Amino acid sequence: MSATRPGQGSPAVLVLEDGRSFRGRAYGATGETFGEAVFSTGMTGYQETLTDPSYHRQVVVMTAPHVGNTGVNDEDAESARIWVSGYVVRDPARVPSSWRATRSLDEELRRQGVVGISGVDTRAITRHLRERGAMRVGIFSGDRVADPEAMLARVRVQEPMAGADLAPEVATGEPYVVPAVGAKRFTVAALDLGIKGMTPRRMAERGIEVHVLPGTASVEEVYAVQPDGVFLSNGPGDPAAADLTVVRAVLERGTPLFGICFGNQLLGRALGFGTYKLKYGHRGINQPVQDRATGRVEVTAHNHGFAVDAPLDTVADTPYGRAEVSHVCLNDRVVEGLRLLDRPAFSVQYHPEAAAGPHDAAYLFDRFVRLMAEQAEQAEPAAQAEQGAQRA
Ligand SMILES: NC(=O)CC[C@H](N)C(=O)O
Repeated sequence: MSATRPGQGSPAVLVLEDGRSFRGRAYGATGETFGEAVFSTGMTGYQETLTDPSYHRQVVVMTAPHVGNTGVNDEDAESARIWVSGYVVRDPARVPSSWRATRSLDEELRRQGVVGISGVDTRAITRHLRERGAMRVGIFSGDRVADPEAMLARVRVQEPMAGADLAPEVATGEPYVVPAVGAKRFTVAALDLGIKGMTPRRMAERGIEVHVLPGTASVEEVYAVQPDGVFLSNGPGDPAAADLTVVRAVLERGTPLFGICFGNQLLGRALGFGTYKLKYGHRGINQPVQDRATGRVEVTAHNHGFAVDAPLDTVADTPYGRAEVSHVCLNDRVVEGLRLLDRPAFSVQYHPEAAAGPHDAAYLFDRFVRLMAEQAEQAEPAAQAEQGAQRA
């Protein structure tokens, strides 16, 4: 049992970079932490949020008022650790209740040294961020609580999110393989820029053997696994800071390509579109996105602070042929997907793997499989013709 019950911790202060501050109680570890203040509207799935590497260097404010009800279990983590740099909740659960829980959220945050704050008006913080935009923040508790000016000064010297190259800080150092479930149909090289655990699983259950490679892998390392397709994962930081060599090489060769979130931004940049920072981003599991080809609306999981700047209503000419915006967010018309018309490549800004979130967009993994199948069909007659020519 914990020494202090959640909500009973020592005094804590949350200080935003524009000087607004909120007083509450220490939650999770006691100390100080910094990051970009963002809010998530997911009512469930906090364990997946906490362990999503895309949240590296972000302090996440939960708009759901009551957090921790189902504790923490050994199955729902999306990576081996918590990545958020700080956690802000209004009313932490005092007694977690789920047959799957093995510990409380408060204990888990402390075990992993994640500084949080509770007992603050998370609606007021969210409204402030919506009006003023995402900004740097600090949480101070225990002996780190100081006079307001000193705390604010500490917040204002932190690195901003714009320009941050963070994928190398979260990605795997060593390649690993997630085997296909059942008969293997395809091999995919997945660049880990901060990949969530569910993503290779969604591919594996479709007969894909997934070779997860460090995000810094070279073109040679990617092609050494003889991939039928290349996957670009989600990940933290500013896409403008990321290297595009592999993405360009894959487009050049015409290997089927699928990207998610950070991967969508990298595809966009490789096509020559810009990326920009949204005022406060999309984070939650209830965002309406329209597939413009079918008109169908999906309710989807999001976690992005940047977006691609591509024309919504015209087909664009890019160095890799024609490209169009395939999906759009119905809340704010932000670009949520890209598709190339002359090459087998597409991407989405949101999370078809869900975890947490609805499964409306799972069809995108099937689309990737179809692209690889079509490519293999096209390659086959060509290979047979070549063999025939060699025999003659
Ligand atoms: N989940 C992601 O891949 C996030 C991508 C990028 N870091 C952003 O904030 O927009």
